[in-house]
Amino acid sequence: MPLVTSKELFQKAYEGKFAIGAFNVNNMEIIQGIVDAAKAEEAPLILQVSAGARKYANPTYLKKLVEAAVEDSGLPIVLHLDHGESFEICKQCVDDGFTSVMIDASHHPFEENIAITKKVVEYAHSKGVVVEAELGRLAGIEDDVNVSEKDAAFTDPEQAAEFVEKTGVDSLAIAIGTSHGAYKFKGEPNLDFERLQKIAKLLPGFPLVLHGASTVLPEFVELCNKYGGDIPGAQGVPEAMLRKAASLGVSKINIDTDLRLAMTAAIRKSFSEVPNNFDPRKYLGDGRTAIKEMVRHKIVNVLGCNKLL
Ligand SMILES: O=C(CO)COP(=O)(O)O
Ligand SMILES: O=C[C@H](O)COP(=O)(O)O
Ligand SMILES: [Zn+2]
Ligand SMILES: [Zn+2]
Repeated sequence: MPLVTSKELFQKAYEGKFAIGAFNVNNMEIIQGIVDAAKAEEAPLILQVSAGARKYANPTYLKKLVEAAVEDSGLPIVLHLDHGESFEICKQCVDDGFTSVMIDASHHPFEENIAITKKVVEYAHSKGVVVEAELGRLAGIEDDVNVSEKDAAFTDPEQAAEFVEKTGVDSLAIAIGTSHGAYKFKGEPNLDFERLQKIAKLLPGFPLVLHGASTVLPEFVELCNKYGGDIPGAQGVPEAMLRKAASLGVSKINIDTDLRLAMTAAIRKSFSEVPNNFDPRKYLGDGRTAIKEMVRHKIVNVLGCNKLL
């Protein structure tokens, strides 16, 4: 099966009140771990590539690795550009065979975000590629943030509806309190579900996207720290909140940090337990297995997109 777009996957996810996992990929072991998990759980996949990943691995290598995953696994896989920051990088990826691109012009004023997104949508759609955009600011939100600051940063529901109508975009990343990385909340985790419900009500049937959706599972932070790491006070989005978001119209859930933590914990453990090993296949293999187990866990217990094939 060739690469697919997310159109039908999102429709199924929306109707079934579950979400499709979008996992960030940077090298062969990460791709293999994710794909092995999806195969075991019969789940469709979104493999997403950031600008940083393209810089690290080289765009050609990453593309070929994903092609190998598609050929070897036979799974429906979407190849998605994560946080494309300009029309040019989105165009490059469309021309390069990606089936989905994200234009993240959320740091521009509203009207400019609309204009840039619309330009990407027109080009991508003419080539059969779908587009995700972003509205609102995802930066870490402190607990003591006041209401007007929160209103300025979080996605405005009316604007979201206007944005989708004016751009023709296929999915929209919203800001409701999540943020990237391992330090998402200072105190109790808290997402603005009321806002999510308002957005979903104004955009019935339309797939929303949650970035910064890693849970930062304490056992993996503890494992990292036990084997020489130093990651104090890390905290993510509780799994119950992610399931709730999926039931309210979030059809794509982005996960990177949890993969990083799982792989790092496994490699640290391997170094510590087998100090005389210097064969990278041993510790990278352990890292790959850890990614596989993490993704299986996400698919079955958080996303609910297993047994779909
Ligand atoms: O949103 C993400 C990638 O776009 C990843 O979020 P996390 O840092 O929570 O894994
Ligand atoms: O959105 C952020 C993703 O986790 C990708 O991170 P990166 O830019 O370090 O590759
Ligand atoms: Zn953004
Ligand atoms: Zn993101």
